[in-house]
Amino acid sequence: NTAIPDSLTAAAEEIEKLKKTIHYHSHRYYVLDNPEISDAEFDKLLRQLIDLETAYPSLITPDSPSQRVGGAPAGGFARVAHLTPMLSLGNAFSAGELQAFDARVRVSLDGQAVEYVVELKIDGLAMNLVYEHGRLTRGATRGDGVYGEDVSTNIRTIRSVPLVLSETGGIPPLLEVRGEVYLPRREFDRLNTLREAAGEPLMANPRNAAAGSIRQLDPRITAERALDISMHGLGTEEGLGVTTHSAMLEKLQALGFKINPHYRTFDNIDEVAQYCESWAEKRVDLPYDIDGLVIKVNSLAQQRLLGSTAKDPRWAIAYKFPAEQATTILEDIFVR
Ligand SMILES: NC(=O)c1cnc(OC2CCCC2)nc1N
Repeated sequence: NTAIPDSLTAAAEEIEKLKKTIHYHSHRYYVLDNPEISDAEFDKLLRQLIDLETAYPSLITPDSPSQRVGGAPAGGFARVAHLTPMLSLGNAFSAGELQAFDARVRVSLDGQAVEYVVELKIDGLAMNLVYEHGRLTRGATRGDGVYGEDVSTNIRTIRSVPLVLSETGGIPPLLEVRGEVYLPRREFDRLNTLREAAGEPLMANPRNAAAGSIRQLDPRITAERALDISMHGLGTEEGLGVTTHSAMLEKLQALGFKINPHYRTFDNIDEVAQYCESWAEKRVDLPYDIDGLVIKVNSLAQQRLLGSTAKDPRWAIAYKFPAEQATTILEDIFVR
């Protein structure tokens, strides 16, 4: 029973205030995992917003929190060109291969000092988001790296995707930013339990489940899946003003994005290798799957100097854990 103002301007004011408040609390809950208000209070705010927008539909905007729950099913996904193509990653399977990567980097940089940033390699699907003047205007899958599928309506249902960037970050006019969409394992198990009860085929693994959820034509189905996202890279940007990858992660966090907290910087490859190895066992305690770690030259200037081959950057490499081959194959056979 929301009080509906009788003038459009009064309603617009109310709606703007509610949107700002709801974006703030949504960020606290889904990105910082540190809510200030109860779920009931949050739902009440969202209900008020939806009541006002229902009374004044002309005031509904794509970045309204009410758009999180997904609209009518899409007919298909448009093909879109990424502003900057998305690269893939070469792999290293041992400390020795990391040393070889390090040697190549240092030769190409003529012996300059090099710092690496190491991130967990979340096992999900790559996603490309575009923000114009701080508003989310597009979400696209990686596709072939040059063209992807426009899955914007589904992306808006992911609560940890900010629809509007926060002022504290100093908003760049244009920001293309990449991350990994993933399904936390507890949610994956919950969904498979429901499927089992309904006699439907089970999903093979969280990565496939995340990809399937993002490619749903009906965003209301995507909205029912507790997908999450963690940001890890840049495409085209104007005015972000950072010179290292680690500073970029901090800036994205200030803008309201979710960043995986387990990234570290090292100035030598031996400590990088130790850190990677330490996660081979530790990863079982994570609430999501990782299939390795990603090592990146921290300096953006050095990244530019090193450049890329046709598809892989020379400034980054994935350190992959040996796949649990047996279980992976058996798991696929049994759940197919
Ligand atoms: N799955 C991940 O968590 C992840 C994937 N990729 C990258 O960076 C690549 C992207 C293109 C060059 C470096 N970082 C990550 N954290």
